[in-house]
Formats: sequence, structure tokens, C-alpha cells
Amino acid sequence: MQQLIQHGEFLSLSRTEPQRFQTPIQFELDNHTKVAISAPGIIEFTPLSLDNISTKHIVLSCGVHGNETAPIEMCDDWVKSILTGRLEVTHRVLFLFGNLPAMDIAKRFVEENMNRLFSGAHSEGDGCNNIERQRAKALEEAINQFFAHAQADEQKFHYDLHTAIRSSKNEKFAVYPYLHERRYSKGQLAFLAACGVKTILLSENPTTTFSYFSSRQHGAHAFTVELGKVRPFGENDMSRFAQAKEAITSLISREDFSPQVSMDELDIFRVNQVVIKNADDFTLHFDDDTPNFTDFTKGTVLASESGKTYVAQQDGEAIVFPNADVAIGQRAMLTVVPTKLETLDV
Ligand SMILES: O=C(O)CCC(=O)N[C@@H](CCC(=O)O)C(=O)O
Ligand SMILES: [Zn+2]
Repeated sequence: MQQLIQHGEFLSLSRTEPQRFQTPIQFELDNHTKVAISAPGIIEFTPLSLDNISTKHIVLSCGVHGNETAPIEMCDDWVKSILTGRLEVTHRVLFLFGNLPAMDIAKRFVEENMNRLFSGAHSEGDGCNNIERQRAKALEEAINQFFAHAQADEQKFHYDLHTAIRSSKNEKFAVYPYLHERRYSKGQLAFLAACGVKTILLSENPTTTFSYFSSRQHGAHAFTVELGKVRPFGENDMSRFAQAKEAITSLISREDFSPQVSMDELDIFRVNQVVIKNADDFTLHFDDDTPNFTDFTKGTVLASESGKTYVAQQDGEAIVFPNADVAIGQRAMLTVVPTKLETLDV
């Protein structure tokens, strides 16, 4: 088993023979990296070299939506490179391959959208206990254990990598979860820019997404990062992900990676409306191929459902993640408006 894993079969075995991961697996690579596998699709790397002075703890997750394949292929590549000794991590890194069964059916999810089930939402409601709920709980536990090893003054990071259903006027963008009393980090905006992600959405409310969980529960620098558009496995043009690949490789392998950014390079938006679908007849009032970040003039009807219409409240209000096909009670669209960031931490 260890040999298969070291030959780069971790993700494929996790998907095809998950029962082989019922008991935890641990071993050490020749370059003194400890490998710990606690479940299918959950693998942690720790550099053991004595002169290592790392103070960073990094989580990279992908496939929380099973059909968002480019980030899965990227994470699979990093895991293979580390296991085969081609890439050496300088910091502790936890890779999480989210929804393995949904990958097999090339769907966003099997029963329920996993990215609405974090911060304990997996255990609320009508007692239903589907595979997404079980997995969301397991992923939270993996993160809890991983960050438990970080000292109070050490830095925690979680980049939850996605691709969007629609094309997008701003191809790469990140959702910055609501920070409550914490301040936005200029260093993180610079890192995201180094990944080619120069559009940032500031969320202004708690959510049950994976990135909000790490941000809120662990004070991590955490983001949902949208790197492009959903495509089937093997059909991604990986050149479009090269900048993100290089920046994240530098983050995990270099002792220090501190890119800089000027704020005028960035497009910052704040979420103006979170539109929830309340009725089966919820309809979007623009074409199916309207890209994310298309903006509208004040008063334009964007969506409607029995008893309610949703309009652009100001000129230049843009749509993000519109999806009429979500379950009742779930987010069917965000609207965003341009904003500026005044107070930033380094
Ligand atoms: O393209 C879409 O409609 C969805 C893409 C996606 O999965 N986005 C995340 C964003 C999570 C967040 O708001 O932080 C999601 O909807 O779960
Ligand atoms: Zn997604």
C-alpha cells in the first residue's frame, strides 16, 4: 500500500478503494518528510528536518464540489510530486480532496451541496445523515487536528480551491469570508494576486462554507478561491492555472514567500445582496450564459419568484454565482458592488 501511495496513487486509491484507508497510515520519505493519511483523500505532510524553522500551517482543499476538476488535478499533482520526492515542503501542509463520490459521477454533489454544511451545519436539521454531511464533519475534524499543532503566534492558512459554473468577466476571484472583528490582510491579497487572483469579494455575513469555518473557528487566513470554469477531468487547459500553481508551490516549498501588491491592481467588491431561493418558480431574468460580474443598472429585475422580485439596487451592481437550480432555502445568487479597502493588516 505504502509503495502504491509513494508511486503517486493516493487520489486514485482514495477514489477507487477507500476501504484501504480504514486505519491511519504513516511513513517517512527519504527527505525526512512525514506522511500521515487519516482517511481517503486526507493527507498531511510534515517536514521533520531539525533546521526547519517553519511557523506556517497550510491547508489546501479541492473537490468540495466533485465536478470542479482543475483544482483536484492541481492538488493531485502536488501530492504526487511530494510523495515521489520531486517537491519538498518546508511547512506543514494538509491536502483535502473533498467530495470523492461526487468526483466519480462528475457532479457538484451526490445528495447535498457540501459547501453549505460546515461550522456544524452538517449535524443540524432533520436528522438526515448523507455522505456529504459525514464528509463535511470529517473534513472539519481533519482541520481541527491539523491546526491544533499550531502555536498561538504561528500562521494558519486555508485555500479552498474551486472553479465556477459560469464563465466570468473576472476569471479568477476569491471570496474573503466575513472576518467579524479581524482586519483584511494585505499580505494575503498580495499572495492571491501572485496566484493571478486579483478580484476579491468581501463577504459581510457568517456562512456555512468551508473557508468561513477555518477563518472563524481557527483564525486562519482562509478563502474560497475560484480559479476558472468547471470542466470535466482531463479537459482543463492547465496553462490557465500556471500562475496559481507556481505561487502555491512557492508557498509550500519556500521558507518565505512574500509577494507584494499595489491596491490599484485589485478589484474589490462587497456583497450587496444574498438572494435566497424561497420557491420552486425562482427564475433568473438574464441569459444562462451571462457571465459572473455582469453588471446592471439600478432597478433592473435580476430574478423573481412567487411574491418577490430581486432588482439591482444601484447602478453597476453585478451578479455572481447565479443558479436557479439550487434547493429551496439555499443561496441562488450574490450581487456585488465595487468598494475600497481602507484598513488593512500587513
Ligand atoms: O459557480 C457557481 O455558481 C458556484 C461556484 C462555487 O462553488 N462557489 C462557492 C463559493 C463559496 C463562498 O461563497 O465562499 C460555493 O458556492 O460554494
Ligand atoms: Zn465550488
